Amino acid sequence: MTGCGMDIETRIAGLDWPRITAELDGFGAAPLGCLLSPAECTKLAGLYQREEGFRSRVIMARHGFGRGEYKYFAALPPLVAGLRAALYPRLAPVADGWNQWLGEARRFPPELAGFTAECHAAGQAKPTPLLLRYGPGDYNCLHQDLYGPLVFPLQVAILLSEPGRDFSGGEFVLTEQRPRMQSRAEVVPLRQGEAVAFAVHHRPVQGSRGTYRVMLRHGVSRIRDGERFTLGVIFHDAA
Ligand SMILES: O=C(O)CCC(=O)C(=O)O
Ligand SMILES: [Fe+2]
Repeated sequence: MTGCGMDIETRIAGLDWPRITAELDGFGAAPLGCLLSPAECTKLAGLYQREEGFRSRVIMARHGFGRGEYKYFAALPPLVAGLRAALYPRLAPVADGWNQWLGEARRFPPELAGFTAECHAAGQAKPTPLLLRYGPGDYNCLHQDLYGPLVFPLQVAILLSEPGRDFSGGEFVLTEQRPRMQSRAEVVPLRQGEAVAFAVHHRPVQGSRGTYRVMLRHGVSRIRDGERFTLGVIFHDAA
């Protein structure tokens, strides 16, 4: 059990990082467990209806992204900033490990502040964490959250609504496109407050003739009923 009552650092320190790391290395995605209490989820989802606090709003159907909408935070609420800062140092070693397997020299700063400074210096200065809202019939097409040349290769999504009670359908889906092979799909079941970490764009796979890249995309299947909110935590900022 991970407690949802403790401060964010303690909650994240209490997650099963050896298991999470092994699942990320093996599959490119891993459920993290519970990160937010029901009250915190309700409070975050409740921000969605407010006019202030966001830098932009995207109606997904207008861009062919699916159906539903999302808003990017302007300044991050302390809870979101705390999650982003506490998750990053746990995921940076995984990202470094992937680069090592791929023979890439790039290593990530150990703390988020260092990586954010790199993003800003490269002209990527807009915060990317977002709230998503889906109603009946809505869905999120398979996509990759890239916002410029600087990419942190892992991201986290937290489900803010309770399946079965608040909505039905609306599963978190990942697909993996392997070179010259058919694609593989994976569904990550989540309850309210639970998080999933996953690859933003690709991950290394060890083959018999060396390491190769598989492309990952994520999305959400059609919401059948009710309303579903998500908090998305992306670590690179946007151009
Ligand atoms: O609503 C979801 O579960 C997926 C959200 C998403 O695409 C993201 O967090 O990047
Ligand atoms: Fe996304």
